[in-house]
Amino acid sequence: MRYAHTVQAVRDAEDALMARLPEGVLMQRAAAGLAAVGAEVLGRVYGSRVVVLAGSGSNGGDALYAGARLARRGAAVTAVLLSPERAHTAGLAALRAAGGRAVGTEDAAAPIARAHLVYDGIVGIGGKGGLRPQAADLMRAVYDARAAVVAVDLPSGVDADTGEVAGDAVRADVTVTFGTYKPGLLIDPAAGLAGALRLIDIGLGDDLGVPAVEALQNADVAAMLPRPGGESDKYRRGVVGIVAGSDRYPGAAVLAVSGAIRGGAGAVRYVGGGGAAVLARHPETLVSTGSPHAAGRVQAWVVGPGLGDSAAARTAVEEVLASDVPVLVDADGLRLMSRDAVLARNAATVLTPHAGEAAALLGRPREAVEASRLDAVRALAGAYGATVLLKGSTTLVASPSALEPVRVNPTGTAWLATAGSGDVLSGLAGSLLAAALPAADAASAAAYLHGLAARLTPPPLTALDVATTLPSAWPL
Ligand SMILES: NC(=O)C1=CN([C@@H]2O[C@H](COP(=O)(O)OP(=O)(O)OC[C@H]3O[C@@H](n4cnc5c(N)ncnc54)[C@H](OP(=O)(O)O)[C@@H]3O)[C@@H](O)[C@H]2O)[C@@H](O)CC1
Ligand SMILES: [K+]
Repeated sequence: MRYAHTVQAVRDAEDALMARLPEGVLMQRAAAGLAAVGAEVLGRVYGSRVVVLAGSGSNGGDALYAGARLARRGAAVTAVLLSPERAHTAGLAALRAAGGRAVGTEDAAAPIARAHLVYDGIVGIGGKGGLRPQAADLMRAVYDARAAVVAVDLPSGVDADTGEVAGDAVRADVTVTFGTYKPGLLIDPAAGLAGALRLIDIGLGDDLGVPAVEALQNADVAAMLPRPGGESDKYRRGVVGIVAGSDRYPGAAVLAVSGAIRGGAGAVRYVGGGGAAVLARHPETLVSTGSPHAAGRVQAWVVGPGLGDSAAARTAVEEVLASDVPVLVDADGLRLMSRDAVLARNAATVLTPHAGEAAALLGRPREAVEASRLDAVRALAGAYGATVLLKGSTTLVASPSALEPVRVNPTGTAWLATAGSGDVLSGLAGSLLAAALPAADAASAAAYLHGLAARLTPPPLTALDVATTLPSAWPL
């Protein structure tokens, strides 16, 4: 698992650790990591030209010390001080002692134009709001110069705790972050500005509390997924029921079933008007029409993709929500469900909106959801007492309890923004629910496998390609 902690958690851990260590040790650990990554990006340090953009806080201090380390190895290092009278005194002295020089912003154009590498040490976890105009101007000059940008701890101007970006922010090629990831490095829009992430261990480990955000890695997913044993039969492996598609949208039925069949459940029941299309593609499906209740035993339901908004569709959503097994509600189901029905449930509920659907449920504009994804997913999970998977550029999964870390999916790809891919995801997640995974595990493992399958599929991909590739994404 990769963990991200809030600024407050980092500050608390730092205080606890600093009380046990001599002054300046943490900053030297940070600077050493920063210099090592800078050297890697440069390839050859000796003879290279490096610019350090240094704000007045410790973020600038880290960058100045890293610049000093590269200057000692033969780089020509120029620090651009955003507030010369408030620059980090010891860092600046170290840079000068190593042969580097410092200028004010009025003299920044020439060194920036010739730089191979620029450290963004403008602001780190102490930042508020977007870049100030002076810093934003400097960054425009950096992009024109095409130097590689290494952000110190965070791309300056992004919100460390939320991933929100209010105004201008640095666009980095690499971000070197210290002690732990910050939520903003993993969640869009900020994550999209961070480039490649490098975590430098500065020893905060044991002092960091519960993470705010976490991202599954391959071994986590492998440990969660169901594996049939000698005693398995289809009911022990889990039967998932899919209420999706209609005479008008049989494709959604096929896609949801395709995802479900590759999710490890022992069997898939399909209920609805798309049965003929489903059987043509997946003859192993148990197909029926009429009431979900009459379809036979299931261990989890998926309801909603391509359901339309007929009275029968509404009744089907109500029936499924009234059941005592886990239920995943997607697409049309999200419009047809009542909040009270979700709140009244005893078994787990998983809602899988994209930003537009989340916006409708929350009564916010879509852009507000996209700009504040972490807040939106937490608010929905709280309001519905449900596990919520918010799809998008960084898919998030929040549990109903605000104490649980929000999971961010690391495997997404923009190619997944294609018709029907959400139907495959719902089927897959439903299948994992039927196999008795806890709701947050089912949702986040499904997002992980779905994203990985999309990455393994040659583009341009279709939703059905993703379903077909799922077995290759399944960890061994
Ligand atoms: N925690 C740890 O374990 C360790 C932390 N370490 C490092 O310390 C960093 C935190 O340092 P920090 O607390 O000094 O704050 P920091 O990010 O430099 O910002 C404060 C300055 O920014 C300014 N400023 C604010 N907003 C701005 C904006 N929008 N645009 C422009 N400027 C803005 C603000 O100016 P003011 O408002 O005062 O005018 C103030 O001067 C952390 O990210 C990491 O790099 C490492 O050394 C290793 C151990
Ligand atoms: K920074």
